[in-house]
Amino acid sequence: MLPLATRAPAKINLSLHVLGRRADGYHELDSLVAFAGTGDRLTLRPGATLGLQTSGPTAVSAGHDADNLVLKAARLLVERMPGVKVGVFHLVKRLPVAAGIGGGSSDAAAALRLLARLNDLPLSHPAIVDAARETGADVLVCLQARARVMRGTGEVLGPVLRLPRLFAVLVNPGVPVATPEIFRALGLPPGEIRRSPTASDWPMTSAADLVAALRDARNDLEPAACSLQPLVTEVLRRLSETPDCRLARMSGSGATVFGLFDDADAAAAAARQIQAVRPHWWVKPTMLR
Ligand SMILES: C[C@@](CO)(OP(=O)(O)O)[C@H](O)COP(=O)(O)OP(=O)(O)OC[C@H]1O[C@@H](n2ccc(N)nc2=O)[C@H](O)[C@@H]1O
Ligand SMILES: Nc1ncnc2c1ncn2[C@@H]1O[C@H](COP(=O)(O)OP(=O)(O)O)[C@@H](O)[C@H]1O
Repeated sequence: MLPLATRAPAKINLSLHVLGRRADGYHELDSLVAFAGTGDRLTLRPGATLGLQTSGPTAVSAGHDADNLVLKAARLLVERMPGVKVGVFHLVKRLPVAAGIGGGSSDAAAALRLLARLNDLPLSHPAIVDAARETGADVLVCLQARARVMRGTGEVLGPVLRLPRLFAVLVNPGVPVATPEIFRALGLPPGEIRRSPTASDWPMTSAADLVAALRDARNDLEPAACSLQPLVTEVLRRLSETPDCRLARMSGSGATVFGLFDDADAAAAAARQIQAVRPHWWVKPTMLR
């Protein structure tokens, strides 16, 4: 049987508002999430046992295969559905790791998509949804990998949104950022929700309208990331100084920053400009959807 294949796109938090901290210590979020044209690739060769092989430029930074989120998600599904058909996954890892673009979450979601396909299960099947939730906060939104508003700690998803075409450049300076440290640095007391959710009617009429609305939004994790990892400040500055950059903002808990541009040429030129001065950074012109 031929292997099944899917892409695991980078997740981008176009906005990320922290509303407060729940009594269990987790932070309550309100985020407009989109997905990039760039990402990892996952295949599944059906077989009697569950396994994983990895390759690609960032496979080693992702850690031991046994701890990979692909296997964690698959095992959580098998626990819920003991007879489920499995096989050996092959992950081609290209996205930077611990980078605020949910690479591991997207890989885990991709694994669940392939297992759902192999077993003729809808993505809305309770066992798939539960396995996604338990694997990590961002896995549920990565299951369909379509733009939407995400709330709570990722368990509340708005309807799929049709984004206008957004031309972006993603830049990661090659330093991992630990998500728990960034949340801790906010210093919010548990059990206190201070802000209300943002209106969920983002303008989707044109890229210009959406970018204008995004400029009034924030990533509340950006100041903490900039002080813990000063390279984030440099990436934000370098991107915002490129010609025609309409918005530069960090994604997730960092350190990846995205820049938004009017067209593919402006994005490609900005990417070339940054790569020329910082050849070791990960710089990707891409589309968001
Ligand atoms: C911040 C976001 C925004 O999309 O993206 P990334 O930076 O990871 O890409 C996510 O909410 C991250 O989700 P994910 O990376 O799955 O987080 P998890 O592994 O579940 O959580 C790691 C740790 O971060 C803290 N955490 C995470 C999410 C949240 N809403 N509040 C938290 O306080 C907790 O200390 C938790 O133990
Ligand atoms: N498939 C995977 N890809 C990336 N990281 C993984 C994967 N599986 C497990 N991990 C672990 O998950 C952690 C978070 O990685 P990642 O999803 O890349 O972070 P972020 O959401 O900040 O981009 C890393 O410390 C890494 O060791």
